[in-house]
Amino acid sequence: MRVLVLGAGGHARPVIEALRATGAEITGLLDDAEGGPLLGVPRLGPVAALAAHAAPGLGAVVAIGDNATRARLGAMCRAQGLALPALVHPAALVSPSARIEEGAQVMARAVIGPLAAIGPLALVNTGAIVEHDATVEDAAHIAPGAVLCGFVRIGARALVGAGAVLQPGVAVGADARIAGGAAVAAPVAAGATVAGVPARPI
Ligand SMILES: CC(=O)SCCNC(=O)CCNC(=O)[C@H](O)C(C)(C)COP(=O)(O)OP(=O)(O)OC[C@H]1O[C@@H](n2cnc3c(N)ncnc32)[C@H](O)[C@@H]1OP(=O)(O)O
Repeated sequence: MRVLVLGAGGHARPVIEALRATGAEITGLLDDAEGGPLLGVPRLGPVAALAAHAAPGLGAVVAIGDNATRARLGAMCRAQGLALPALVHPAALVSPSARIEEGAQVMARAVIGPLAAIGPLALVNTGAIVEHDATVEDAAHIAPGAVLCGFVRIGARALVGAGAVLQPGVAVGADARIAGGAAVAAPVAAGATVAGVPARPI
């Protein structure tokens, strides 16, 4: 697989290493900030130069932690005809019955249980657990070490902070934010921010 990486910030580092672990060939990075190579990958220019670098057979990986930006750049890649391959670190454990959609990223030591669904451009970060039958919708982010128990549903672009724990079946609305370390036992409304144990709106 040959891919272009969009983004050269914090999340680009583990993405580059995960891509290398899968054996992918990285042709370069696009980022609006100027700078030199990152982890040996050359910087080819700003994101606006995407069209100039798109080529048949080339895929794109959007290595940006911010959910709305990852969704926007993913749409830009699709519009340029670039494939958005899912990235699954070889050290992740993914059930054969789980569904991983285009552009989704499952990082090292993450666990995806039976019949779970990881939506387009969603990010399941290092060591996070998405239990059986849980759903992570488009461009949501499950941060490192978070646990989604069975049948949990995370709305599009929502953020589940590092180490948060969501009880079985809890539903979280689109664009909601769950603070790191929160224990979520009740539904979270779209756009809400909750924190604490038990989690309450802040
Ligand atoms: C590889 C990686 O690093 S991936 C990174 C993944 N990112 C994360 O896990 C971070 C998740 N984000 C958070 O937890 C953030 O604190 C958020 C989204 C919940 C809130 O962020 P902001 O809107 O910027 O809120 P802010 O930091 O101003 O805090 C608002 C209030 O919530 C409190 N608060 C913030 N985080 C937490 C938390 N984890 N638990 C309890 N209270 C918290 C703050 O102390 C503050 O309280 P105050 O009003 O009494 O002073």
